[in-house]
Amino acid sequence: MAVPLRRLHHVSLHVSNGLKLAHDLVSKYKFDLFATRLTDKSRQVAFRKGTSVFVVNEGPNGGNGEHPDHAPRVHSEKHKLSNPSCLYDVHTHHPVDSVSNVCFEVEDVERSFKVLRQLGCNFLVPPTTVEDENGLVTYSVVKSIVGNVCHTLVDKTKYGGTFLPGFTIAEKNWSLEKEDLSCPVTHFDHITYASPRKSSHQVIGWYEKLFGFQRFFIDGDEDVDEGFVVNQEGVGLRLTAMQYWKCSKAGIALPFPDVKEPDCKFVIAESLPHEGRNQVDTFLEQHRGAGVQHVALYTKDIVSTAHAMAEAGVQFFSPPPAYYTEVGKLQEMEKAGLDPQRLSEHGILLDSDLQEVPSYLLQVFTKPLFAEDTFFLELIERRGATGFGEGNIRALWRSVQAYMENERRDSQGENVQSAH
Ligand SMILES: O=C(O)C(=O)Cc1ccc(O)cc1
Ligand SMILES: [Fe+2]
Repeated sequence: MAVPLRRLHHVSLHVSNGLKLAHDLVSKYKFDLFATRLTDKSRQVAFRKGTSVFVVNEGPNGGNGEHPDHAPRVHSEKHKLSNPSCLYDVHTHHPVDSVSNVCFEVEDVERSFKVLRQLGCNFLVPPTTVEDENGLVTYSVVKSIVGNVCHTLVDKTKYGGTFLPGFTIAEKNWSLEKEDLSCPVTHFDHITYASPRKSSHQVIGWYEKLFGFQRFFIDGDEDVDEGFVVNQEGVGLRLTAMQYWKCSKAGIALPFPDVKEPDCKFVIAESLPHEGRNQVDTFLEQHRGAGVQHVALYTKDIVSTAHAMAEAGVQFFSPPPAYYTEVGKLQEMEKAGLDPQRLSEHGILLDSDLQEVPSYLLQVFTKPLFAEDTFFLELIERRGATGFGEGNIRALWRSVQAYMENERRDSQGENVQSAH
């Protein structure tokens, strides 16, 4: 039996310059800094927007900070020594900035540990209990089969605090906080892994076996073995997707036992053998291996969110301007009640499924957040659409190819403007 996940708790990043990322998350991406854990040698800072939470861990080696006196009590039953410099996580000593941990809430960490170990799972931290005045949590950390990705499993059922023991909550009355209407991001919609060729089945198998994920088809015509293949017009991409359902008690889904609510979806992206560079191969090269390529933030209003973020300095990928004037596209936009001008301003892509009840998928992708061409964010608004849009994927891929080609020309002095 697999271990059921209650829900996604947070996503953590390990970066060498935490201040820069903190600044960007707050001022550009409109996240709120709400909890911090500072020791003399390490810094862990949590940011949130709706229910989506990022934890930024700073330091190339994460620091090996001594445990200061005011720190929470950490007990590990299996190992006397714990590593409090990076609580609820591990340092994988990855050579570049990376999104390396997707933390899930589970019902019972001890039991999960036993089950997962029997299934052959590799644990980096055994069940460990941390407590403060608001109660206790137990967590452990498993190594995923994907690159440097780890999963912290945390049981918060005996904890009444705002985040996690050891973190200090920022002084702000959160209950009085008004919803930011210009940027209504509510949750993580999906997480996309960049993975080497022919690895997707193994990845899906691993998540099915250990956590009860289920494959779902991105497209009606998708082949079980091949996945969803986009292989035309210079695009060479293979996608497979999987999901799990939010659970309350072990195995029982919320809000009613017979109504399952899927949580954050996972997409695995492979490149197809193809001439020239592409987004997935570039990621694998610059990230030095597989990992989290992007995280999609669900928004109730993508136009307004992209606008607010762009005003604050976020750069988005834009498809070629012709995308917005193609006859079919224009009609689609009008049918959906969208203003092509507003969409084109920020490079927002639209995919429509014009069934009896039409559904629409709107997406836009940011430029990479770190120094390398690796991790980026996506904004996604779903109007009835549950999957991913082939048209959007093609348009995105082409705009990224154009960007990479332009960067290459810049670096080689081939662009006219860079000759001066
Ligand atoms: O469409 C989406 O949001 C995806 O997540 C699919 C995807 C995956 C990898 C890419 O490089 C581009 C698109
Ligand atoms: Fe995506």
